[in-house]
Parts: sequence; C-alpha cells; structure tokens
Amino acid sequence: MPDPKAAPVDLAALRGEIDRLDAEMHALLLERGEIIERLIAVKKTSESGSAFRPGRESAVMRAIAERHRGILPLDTVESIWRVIIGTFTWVQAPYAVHADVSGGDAPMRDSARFHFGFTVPYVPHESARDVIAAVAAARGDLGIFRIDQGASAGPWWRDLAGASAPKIIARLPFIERPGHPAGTPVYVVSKPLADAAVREEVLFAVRVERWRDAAAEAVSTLGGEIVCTTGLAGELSALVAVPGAVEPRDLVAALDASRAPVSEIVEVGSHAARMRFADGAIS
Ligand SMILES: C=C(O[C@@H]1C=C(C(=O)O)C=C[C@H]1O)C(=O)O
Repeated sequence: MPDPKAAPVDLAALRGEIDRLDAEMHALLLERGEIIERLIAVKKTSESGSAFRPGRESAVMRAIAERHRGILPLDTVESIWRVIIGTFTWVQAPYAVHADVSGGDAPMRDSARFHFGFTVPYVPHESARDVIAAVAAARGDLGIFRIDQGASAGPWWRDLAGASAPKIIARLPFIERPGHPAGTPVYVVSKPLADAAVREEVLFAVRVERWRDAAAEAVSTLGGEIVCTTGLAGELSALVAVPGAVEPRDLVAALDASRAPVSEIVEVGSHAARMRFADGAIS
C-alpha cells in the first residue's frame, strides 16, 4: 500500500487514488455478499425465518469502534456498518422494522434508518404494545420502541411473557455515548431466537407484592438494574435486567430478602453487554 504521506500532489492523481479505493471497497462489499450467500445455507435461515444474530452484531460493532482512528467520525463508520449489517441480514431473510412513534416519529425513524438502513421497510405504530403485536403476527420482523416509555404505556413487558411471544433481543445503540446521532435508547424485539440469542444481560418481568426502595439496591448488588416499573392492581410490575450469570432464583432471593416478595418472575428477553464509548475508548 502506498504511503499516504508520499502521495502525489496533483488533484487528478489524488482523485485517481480515491477511484481506486472506491472500486476496492465496492469489490469488497460484493465479496461480502458472496460470503453471505454461502452463509445462508449454513445458518438454515429459511427454516427459522430470522437471520439476526445480535451477539455477533454487537461483537462486530465493538471491533469497529476499537480499531477506528483518523478523521472520519465514529458516527459515520458506525452508521455505514449498521446499514451493511442490517441490509445483509435483510438479504438473508426479508424483514420490516415496526416502530412505536407515540413519542414522535423523528427519533424512531432516525433510529430505524441508522441501525437498519433504508432498504428495510419502516412501519410506524401507536404504542409499544402495538409494535409487539405486529412482531407477534409477522414471521421474521423486528420491533423497536423507547426503553423509557413513561407510566402511561403500562406494563408492556408483560406482553413478552410466554414461550412463543416476542422477546427483547437487543438494546440499541450498541455503542452508547453522549451526542450519539441516533441515540434514543431502544429495545429491539423479535420472535424468540432460542439458541441464537445473546445472554450477556437477561431481562425479567417481575411482579412484587409491595415495593421497597431496598429492592433497587438488592438488584444493583447483583449487578443489575430496574429498567421500568408500573403499578398493577395493588402490586408492582417491574422490568429487571441482570447479568446473564445471575439465576432467576438469585434475583427472587435478593428481592424477597429486601422485603419486596416476588409473586411472579418470567424471562422476557436478553441482549449483549452494554458498550460505552468515552475518551476514545470502549468500556
Ligand atoms: C452474517 C450474519 O448474519 C447477520 C448479518 C451480520 C453481518 O452482516 O455481519 C451479522 C450477524 C447477523 O445478524 C451472521 O450470522 O454472521
């Protein structure tokens, strides 16, 4: 590879270099497409109807963020690769992205376009629950909605309970940072991915007979957090995220010990460990 510092100085020659690189990048994308064609047969995607492998996607995004340098903003490489990955997933098994626009269409459209590109269809809905219902009714579609729905949205996470109900499969953006151009924190739901799901963080719908502030501390001692809560006929329903190594019985024991007795606990999804980007480094 030529040393860029020793690059030719006239404009036409520099544009010639850019043309060469563009042709190489395009050829590499075509080659990536050929590998995807071979991968379709290995993954047997047509049987499950879903090509998403959120753990693999998170690992790819981490590698990109870790090796990135130079004048091109991270936002740009991140969005380019999200479009590449989202579209190559769509090529394996077509899907639409259903989005809850109850908090405004613009942030959700930004999120869908940034993370899945423009080839994948975008379908707006009135609520997170409508998104979950649309995903339940479709074969391989995805749904996205804001994690912070506010109390009026109700306990939407309970719609994810049950073996065949949709599940949370990812939390986006993968690379969290202040000022992210599509930074609204969203959950991605799909039909259950079974063995293809990543379980670095596991999410439970938990019903507790009464609420105690000590319950939040108990969950945080396990390395988890209470993501959302809502009142439910004298009880409290919470969506709780804990590291994958924490067994449901450990969570129940911790909540019981904080005098917030658990009357029901159901797994409603899982996702990759969160990544944060600050001062040029991923943690
Ligand atoms: C290519 C795959 O399928 C999907 C597309 C990916 C990609 O284009 O890099 C990564 C993960 C999957 O969501 C795969 O499973 O490796």
